[in-house]
Amino acid sequence: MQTPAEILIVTAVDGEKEAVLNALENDSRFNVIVGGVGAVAVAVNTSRALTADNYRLVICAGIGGGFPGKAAVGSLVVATECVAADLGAETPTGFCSLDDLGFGFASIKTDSGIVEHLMKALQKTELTVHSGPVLTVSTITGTSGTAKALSHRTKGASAEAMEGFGVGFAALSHGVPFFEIRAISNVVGPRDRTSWKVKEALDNLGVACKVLREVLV
Ligand SMILES: O=C(O)c1cccc(C(=O)CC[C@H]2O[C@@H](n3cnc4c(=O)[nH]cnc43)[C@H](O)[C@@H]2O)c1
Repeated sequence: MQTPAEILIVTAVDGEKEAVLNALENDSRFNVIVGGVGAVAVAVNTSRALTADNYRLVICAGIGGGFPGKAAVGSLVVATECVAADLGAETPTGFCSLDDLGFGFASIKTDSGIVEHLMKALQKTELTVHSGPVLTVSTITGTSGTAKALSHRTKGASAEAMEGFGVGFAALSHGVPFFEIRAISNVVGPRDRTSWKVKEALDNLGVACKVLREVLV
């Protein structure tokens, strides 16, 4: 009988899942699922997977945008926290997060022990690696004004994607440690889809997943 997987990896789309699976080389400790694009889809699908089977760790993995001056295209970002950056209210004096409004929380800390351990191992690769807050947004940022507003809202914001907070919320509610890793495919700012380096980012995500296999023993 095959031993059940211990680590759940959630991607948004098939291309990301393929990159992760290729790097993992059928390592039976990992189960990789496509959770869908956006925090709601991944939260539902992560929660379903965690209800069906026991896992000791959940990882949100994919490509993402890097904030200018924080994470360049081709680098990796490991999240210290996942911030639901547009969950709240706009007011005449600025943005109010869910925490400010008293309706809950908009930030989930990742597992600091695992993140530190992984960062040390990733720093031994040829890739540039950063750790810092990764924002979860519902709308991909398309102007430098929004990029500035978001980085002002969250100190140290390093990357932006669309799923981390949803995966993290499901992991937290099931009491399972969690982190997010993003391979940077584009700059957060004025939209230019033709400039996205998706293949390079997926290759780098693969390098990171090979390291994951070695460190998560
Ligand atoms: O076009 C492709 O071949 C392709 C292959 C794999 C993935 C994609 C995606 O577009 C994935 C969507 C996914 O990407 C994240 N993402 C990437 N950059 C950003 C960004 O600047 N802001 C927000 N999200 C970003 C996001 O998590 C999406 O789910 C395409």
